[in-house]
Amino acid sequence: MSSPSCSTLPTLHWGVIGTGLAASWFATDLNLPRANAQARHVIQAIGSSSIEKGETFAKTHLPGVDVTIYNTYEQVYADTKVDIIYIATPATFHKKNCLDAIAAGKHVLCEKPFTITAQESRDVIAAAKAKGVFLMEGMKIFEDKVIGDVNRVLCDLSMYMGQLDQIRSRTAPSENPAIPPGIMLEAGVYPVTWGLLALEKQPGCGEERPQILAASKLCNGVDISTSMIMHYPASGQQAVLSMSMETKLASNFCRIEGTKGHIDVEGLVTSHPESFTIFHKSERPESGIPFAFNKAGQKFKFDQEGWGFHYEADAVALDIAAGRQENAIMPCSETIRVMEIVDEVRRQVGVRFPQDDQ
Ligand SMILES: NC(=O)C1=CN([C@@H]2O[C@H](COP(=O)(O)OP(=O)(O)OC[C@H]3O[C@@H](n4cnc5c(N)ncnc54)[C@H](OP(=O)(O)O)[C@@H]3O)[C@@H](O)[C@H]2O)C=CC1
Ligand SMILES: O=C1OC[C@@H](O)[C@H](O)[C@H]1O
Repeated sequence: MSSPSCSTLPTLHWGVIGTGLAASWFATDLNLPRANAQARHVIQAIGSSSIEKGETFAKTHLPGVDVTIYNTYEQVYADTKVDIIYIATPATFHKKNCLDAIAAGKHVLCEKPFTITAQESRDVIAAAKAKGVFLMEGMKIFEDKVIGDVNRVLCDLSMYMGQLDQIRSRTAPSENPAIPPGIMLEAGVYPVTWGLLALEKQPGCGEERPQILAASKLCNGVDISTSMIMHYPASGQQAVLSMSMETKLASNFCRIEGTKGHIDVEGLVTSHPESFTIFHKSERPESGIPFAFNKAGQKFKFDQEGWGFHYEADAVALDIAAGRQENAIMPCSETIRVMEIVDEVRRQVGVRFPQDDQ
């Protein structure tokens, strides 16, 4: 199928809020020349804490692009040329940023973790519904099932996080709300999503809710290392998930095990799978050995450019062009379901935030 010509593609004008790491990857990806783009993306405006920071961001990540720089986020929400806001601020601010953008009538794509609690997510989703705008959590991921019935998933997202020293030295989360509110929120949403995608036939569609078992290493009120199990009592399926700020994930960060073999998923981080290797179980045990080995694995590489934000942005553009308020693959109900699991893990390990009392 030939790709649609540029003039027939839906066009979205983006306002980007925050100029950190996620925003830099997003801007770079949306500016990539792509033969198979499904939409045209214009980064119309950048909202930053200072004009100088915004200009440096634009010069570095959007060279040659004519973009308006504002030194308040409110001016981006008020810009009539902007259709949609991409929120790339620390998670503590997502609820306010989303509500402000929605109140201004803008569509919203908000980075993971969507908010701090499931209740905050519900509040934001209700506001978007009432206003009639599109809303989606930025969650880039993939899935594949060619190994029979999936019965177990192992997934880790561990990163040496620069903020660990700040967490160690602060006395309360309110002291610096921009520091990630624990590894479960900052990273855990990915392993949880991998577990749900791999174990459930159609994630979130009336299937059994998994039991959650979790334990964490805490530091000054937040979890810096968390291990958890999502267990489905009826089928016995399990996701064994881990995340830590004190080590780095292995390159094969996810293993999906089925009745006929397993899949290793490899990549730099859980949000950026680069390849997967399928291992099929041998038909019969090796002679003299009472258990079966796997046959040699077959590796498949993803033919992808950039960080993958452009695929996410294309999906948003197609939804908005079709008049939809949600995305079918990453619906708001899935955001709430994952946030409820995160809430439950935090409850079990004893991490509480002021947002839990609001
Ligand atoms: N999908 C993905 O692959 C990734 C997602 N993320 C997610 O994106 C979000 C942002 O993370 P990341 O880009 O790493 O964060 P950074 O710290 O690199 O950047 C956050 C930006 O938010 C703005 N900001 C607003 N208020 C504050 C504040 N009080 N303190 C500090 N910065 C503030 C700043 O921009 P300014 O001063 O210009 O306003 C800052 O540059 C998080 O939710 C994170 O989980 C992060 C990395 C990758
Ligand atoms: O979302 C994420 O994925 C990639 C990581 O490098 C990043 O810090 C994390 O927040």
